[in-house]
Amino acid sequence: MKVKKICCIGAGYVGGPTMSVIAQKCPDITVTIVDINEQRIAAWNDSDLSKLPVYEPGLAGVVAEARGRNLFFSTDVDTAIADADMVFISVNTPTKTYGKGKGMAADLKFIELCARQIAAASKSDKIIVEKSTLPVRTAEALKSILHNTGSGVNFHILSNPEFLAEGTAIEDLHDPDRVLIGGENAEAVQALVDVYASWVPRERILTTNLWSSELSKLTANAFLAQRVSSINAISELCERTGANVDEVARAIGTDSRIGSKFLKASVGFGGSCFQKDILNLVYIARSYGLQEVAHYWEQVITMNDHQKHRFADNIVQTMYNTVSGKKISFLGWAFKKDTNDTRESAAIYVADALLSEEASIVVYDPKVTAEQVYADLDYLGTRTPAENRRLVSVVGDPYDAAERAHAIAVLTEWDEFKTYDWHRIKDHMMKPAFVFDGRKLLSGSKLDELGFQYYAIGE
Ligand SMILES: NC(=O)c1ccc[n+]([C@@H]2O[C@H](COP(=O)([O-])OP(=O)(O)OC[C@H]3O[C@@H](n4cnc5c(N)ncnc54)[C@H](O)[C@@H]3O)[C@@H](O)[C@H]2O)c1
Ligand SMILES: O=c1ccn([C@@H]2O[C@H](COP(=O)(O)OP(=O)(O)O[C@H]3O[C@H](CO)[C@@H](O)[C@H](O)[C@H]3O)[C@@H](O)[C@H]2O)c(=O)[nH]1
Repeated sequence: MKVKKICCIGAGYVGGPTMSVIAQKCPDITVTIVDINEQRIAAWNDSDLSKLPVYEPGLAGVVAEARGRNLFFSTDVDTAIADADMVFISVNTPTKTYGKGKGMAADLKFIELCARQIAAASKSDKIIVEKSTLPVRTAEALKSILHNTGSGVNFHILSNPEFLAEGTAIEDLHDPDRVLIGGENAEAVQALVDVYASWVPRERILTTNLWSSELSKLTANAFLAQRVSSINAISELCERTGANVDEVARAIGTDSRIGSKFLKASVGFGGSCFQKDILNLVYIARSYGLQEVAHYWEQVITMNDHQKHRFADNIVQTMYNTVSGKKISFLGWAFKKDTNDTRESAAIYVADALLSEEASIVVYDPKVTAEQVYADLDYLGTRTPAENRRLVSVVGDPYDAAERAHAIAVLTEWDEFKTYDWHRIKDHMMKPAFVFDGRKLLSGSKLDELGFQYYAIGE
């Protein structure tokens, strides 16, 4: 079976870039990305490519190449489903905020809504692809909803988790380490293999059973996050012993059994995936009565929370045990560089802790809007929106952020921070001028020379 029309439900950080690349690489397939969020779809259709709702290096070029040719963005979900022979589900699967599993389990209500809508809108047989990250055995629930419509339409369900990382999404999609496809029906699996084989070497397209594929996604994120928490645990020990965490990371990373990636100590991992997916893994393990397994993975989150708090505590302690009324300038708000995404960013939690100590905060991030910064703080509910706006300001120029600041905290590893005129920054700061580098991004020796009091994670 050859796929001619693809529909993707969900035009977010995954649906948008992933389907744009499929459209770019498979000009003979018509790809329609649909979403219920009208504003988002309008932004994807904006003729000004700088207004795309997702910032990713290289994405605008891919969209420019395919949009209007074989790539379309629409809010007409039913029509796109009815026309397609393959439907990707790429909607959000956040941590549940209510009921059983609150704070742990994945909230599958958006997935179920999609399944019901697919069931209602379909007039012909379809392959349904789970692109969202889902708990193992979700395909079973999907099957049950789709197979009980009584419409006589046949559905084959595949699991095809996405491994792209934000900030490098286009690179990751163009040249993935692997593409994973889980499924029971050989013809359906082959149809999706053929789509990816248009640009991905065949040996990098792995096929497994449905459950292995679903579970591999949670497992991959758990392993990656575990490495960050492991090196962050060592960073605290480095600070007490005179060891340097970058040197330790290099020393262990050259062991080919360990490998060098994902060993960068930081203020803590953020992003929409790691915490959510580990919590979900813990919840699943617990629901099978596997307490030790659950406890083991839960420590990854415990360590990450500790790292964020300890960074904020260290700022307070170093600044003579009080930041009340002091201006602390945040360089970076996004959860990593090269993205405008702030979901679960460590910056939010560090800011919250410092605001509780009555600090005032000025934020500069090259890609994050003031609106987003306030939305992130308001969402925590620690203080009123009015208070957040009184205590936090967001500026469009890093030098303005540094003006009369008592301290600078580096929260995101944006490359441009390294290129600033740090001499000029120091001149305009209060003295002593503190820098707390949560990313080990800046040159400590250079900043020391300039007269800063420089503190970095893991030194
Ligand atoms: N963000 C990442 O880097 C990443 C990477 C790999 C996997 N994932 C997984 O992919 C999934 C999507 O993540 P995301 O970051 O793209 O989320 P997102 O919130 O950016 O996008 C999801 C979109 O789905 C839309 N939506 C929800 N219900 C809908 C419905 N019934 N009909 C139409 N549209 C609907 C929302 O309006 C939203 O625009 C999640 O399961 C996530 O865990 C994310
Ligand atoms: O050595 C490291 C590597 C990462 N991080 C932090 O960890 C977080 C996550 O980074 P990264 O994994 O690069 O970005 P994500 O976009 O969250 O991507 C992860 O989550 C996605 C969603 O599931 C998966 O698809 C990707 O494979 C997986 O890397 C960020 O805050 C990083 O700053 C560190 O602190 N140190």
